[in-house]
Amino acid sequence: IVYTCFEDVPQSSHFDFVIVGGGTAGNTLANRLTENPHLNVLILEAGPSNEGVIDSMVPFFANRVFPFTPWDWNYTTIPQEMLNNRSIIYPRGHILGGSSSVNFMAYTRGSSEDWDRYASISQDQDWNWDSIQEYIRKNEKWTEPADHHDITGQFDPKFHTTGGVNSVSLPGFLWENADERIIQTTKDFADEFPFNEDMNSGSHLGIGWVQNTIDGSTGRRSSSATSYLGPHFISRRNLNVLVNARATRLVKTGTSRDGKPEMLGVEFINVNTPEKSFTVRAHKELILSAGTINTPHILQLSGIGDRHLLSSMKIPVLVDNPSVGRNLSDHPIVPNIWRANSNNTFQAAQRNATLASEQFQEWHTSGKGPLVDEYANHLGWLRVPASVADFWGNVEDPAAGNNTAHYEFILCNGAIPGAFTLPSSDNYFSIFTAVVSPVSRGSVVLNTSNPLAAPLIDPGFYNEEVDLKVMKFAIRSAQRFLSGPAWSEYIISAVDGQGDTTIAGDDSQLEQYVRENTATIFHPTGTSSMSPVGAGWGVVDPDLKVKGVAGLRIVDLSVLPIVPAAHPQLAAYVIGERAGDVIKKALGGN
Ligand SMILES: Cc1cc2nc3c(=O)[nH]c(=O)nc-3n(C[C@H](O)[C@H](O)[C@H](O)COP(=O)(O)OP(=O)(O)OC[C@H]3O[C@@H](n4cnc5c(N)ncnc54)[C@H](O)[C@@H]3O)c2cc1C
Repeated sequence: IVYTCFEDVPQSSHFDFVIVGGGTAGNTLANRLTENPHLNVLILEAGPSNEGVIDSMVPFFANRVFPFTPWDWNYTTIPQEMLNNRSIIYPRGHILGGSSSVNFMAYTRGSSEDWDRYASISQDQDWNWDSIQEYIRKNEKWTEPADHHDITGQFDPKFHTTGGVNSVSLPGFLWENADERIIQTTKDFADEFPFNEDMNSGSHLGIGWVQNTIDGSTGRRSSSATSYLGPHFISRRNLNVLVNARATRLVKTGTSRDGKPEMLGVEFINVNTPEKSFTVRAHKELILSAGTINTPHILQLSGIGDRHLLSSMKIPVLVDNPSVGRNLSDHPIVPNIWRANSNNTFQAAQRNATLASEQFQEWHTSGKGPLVDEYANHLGWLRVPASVADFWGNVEDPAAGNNTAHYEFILCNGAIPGAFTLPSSDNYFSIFTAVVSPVSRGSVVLNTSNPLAAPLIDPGFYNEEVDLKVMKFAIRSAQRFLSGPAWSEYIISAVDGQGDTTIAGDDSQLEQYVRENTATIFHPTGTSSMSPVGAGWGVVDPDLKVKGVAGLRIVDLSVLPIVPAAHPQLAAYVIGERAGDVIKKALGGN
């Protein structure tokens, strides 16, 4: 049942679990817990319902659902020194389904080495690549692409399953003009840009077809709201969702036998009537699933964090833990755009209202056409080769291993409509480059003790100079990719940046281009990092229980100690699935 105000929730309800945040991981966990009809769960979600939000449903409209909409938390960062002091947008889903309702839908599992590194950091082998396979299988529901094209050679079926909950498919609309050139270049430059038939096998290096969290049978986004809270599940009487409910503080409800503060209560408001606050209590556990930005923010508001910070805000300290909100890692991204010799790019419909309306009608009536996909049909996962002398200087190679990427290509048949101001006549091709094993770290800290004020968000991009170096290497690499014979009649020239900045220029012009154009690819993690039991750092134990308190777990991407070299939504689903398993085992059930 989805409620829109607390007064409608039967006040006699006894909730075993209260989950703060109906996002990617939170909804996954709620689904798994409520498989047991004796467990009653309440999700508190600050955003509205996802029902009827067209911009969230249509994959090609992903760029409209944020920023600065009712479905985004509408955050910006503090000025980034290394980005010429620019503040950049920092979107997060503010809608049922959380960021899975607003993201770009790329479905990537990353490199097995990233997961093995999590197991080694947390000293818990249940987080390694082999162990998480069962959660990947529970999550993934493979579907045929919307256009039913022959997908032989575009993925390897042995790594996929149709038995899970969350739909995944290959692109359902092909752009031959670009797709064929990309694949041809993996043959022409097989050493530097090898083809990878399935980047979700655990060995992700190379260039291949992207898989997306899109249901090929409908051409619609699959989010944690449409899947784990889909009609089949939301009808469970023990699965309760309250939207418009924003948690402002966790409430201490007692002291555990071993003397820790027991945190089973949560204070929240209805976002439409914020003057009045409510409190609800979990009888078994309270779960924080508010995401990498809001989870540490709520902890700090509740007195769990760095005591110097909390005292400066006059917040009573319950647990002094300086790790809360620190260690943020995220992927910086740069758009690199070229003029293309083609009329068959995203720009065609962007400039022709009739064509755009026909495409929407096609999506609406048949679930087919160009709107069934996000913007890339291919991704590449690449490394700075060992042959590049002295690249890392005195910094240790930050990738999780030799089979893990340093940087990524996101290859798009045009400039993403609406994202860039460009001349009205040209057509484009773009390769976004991202640093996917970054060394830099940032933070999320309270700005004021007002729970409704945004925290200070600092992704710390390029604080470690080597990340900037990787980005420049990645852009030069994209230029080499497009120097292949397949592009000779196609790519006209690079689009310059502002002022004297350009990707086609010398090193200092390129560096300025990078500083002026770096954005986030929206992948922050690590602000409530897991660490071994008893470690002197970290926020949660490997079973996701918050250190120093009782009754509270964190189940979202903030627990990953390092951002994976991947688009991380699958990691959030895995965390939700694994938490369900761990909690059920702790309860002694199945
Ligand atoms: C624009 C964008 C594009 C992205 N593209 C991709 C992509 O293509 N592929 C990919 O793999 N990943 C992508 N990501 C990243 C990925 O979607 C997220 O990392 C992942 O979904 C995070 O899951 P989570 O469960 O940690 O948090 P979320 O899914 O963000 O869930 C947190 C939930 O908690 C709610 N909440 C927060 N504070 C409160 C509060 N005080 N009270 C109540 N509720 C609260 C939020 O509204 C939200 O619903 C993208 C993210 C964004 C924002």
